[in-house]
Amino acid sequence: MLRYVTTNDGKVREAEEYLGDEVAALEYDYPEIQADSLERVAAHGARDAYEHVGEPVIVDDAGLYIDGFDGFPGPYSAYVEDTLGVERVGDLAGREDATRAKFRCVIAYCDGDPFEASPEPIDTDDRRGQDLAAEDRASATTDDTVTGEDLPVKLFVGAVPGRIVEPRGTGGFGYDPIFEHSGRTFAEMSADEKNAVSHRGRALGKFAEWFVDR
Ligand SMILES: O=c1[nH]c(=O)c2ncn([C@@H]3O[C@H](COP(=O)(O)OP(=O)(O)OP(=O)(O)O)[C@@H](O)[C@H]3O)c2[nH]1
Repeated sequence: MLRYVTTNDGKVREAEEYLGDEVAALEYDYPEIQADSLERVAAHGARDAYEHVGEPVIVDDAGLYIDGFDGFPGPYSAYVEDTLGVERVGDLAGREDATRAKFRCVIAYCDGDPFEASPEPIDTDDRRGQDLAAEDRASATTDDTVTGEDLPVKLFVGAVPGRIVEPRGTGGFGYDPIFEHSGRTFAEMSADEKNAVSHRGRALGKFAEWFVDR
């Protein structure tokens, strides 16, 4: 059984809408390394989770990138949500007229088996199932190697552009009330509607396509 490893119920609801019975949520708080890319955090988490669970896993690392703040909070989105809070991030962005933003999501899959190397070029905004092992090894720090750099990980990236607005809506989670896409905030959308356009929906879509064909 494929395990979606997370401590975030909001992510689980969206993944269940998308993947249905293919996946079972597993609450395990894998160690999140301090890194400036979601790819590195997700890959490290997937390796650790696979070693912990012993079954194929996906982990999902996501973040909000505000263009006018050079991508802040990015990989630190959860920390900033817990410290500053979503409304203050929204206030800051509004006050400084830094409202253009995007969400990014990286799904990392690990089942302990090696993958065929992908012939597709790496595009940092839209990597499709790249085998991270070589790249990761090249830039590995000591911390990156703790859970075994040899376990290959596949990455699936999704991104969605939007605008930071005053909070609206009660659905979703995290920054959803302040993230507007096509006239509605993510918190004003159902899980289905959000999945159809969201960073997570796009990443899950790429993963699902690869997973059924592999
Ligand atoms: O409004 C949002 N809509 C989204 O679709 C979304 N996806 C992620 N986030 C936020 O970005 C951080 C992720 O942190 P994150 O990937 O480390 O996850 P997490 O710590 O919540 O759970 P886990 O999966 O690591 O256990 C957290 O602040 C989330 O609230 C979102 N906010």
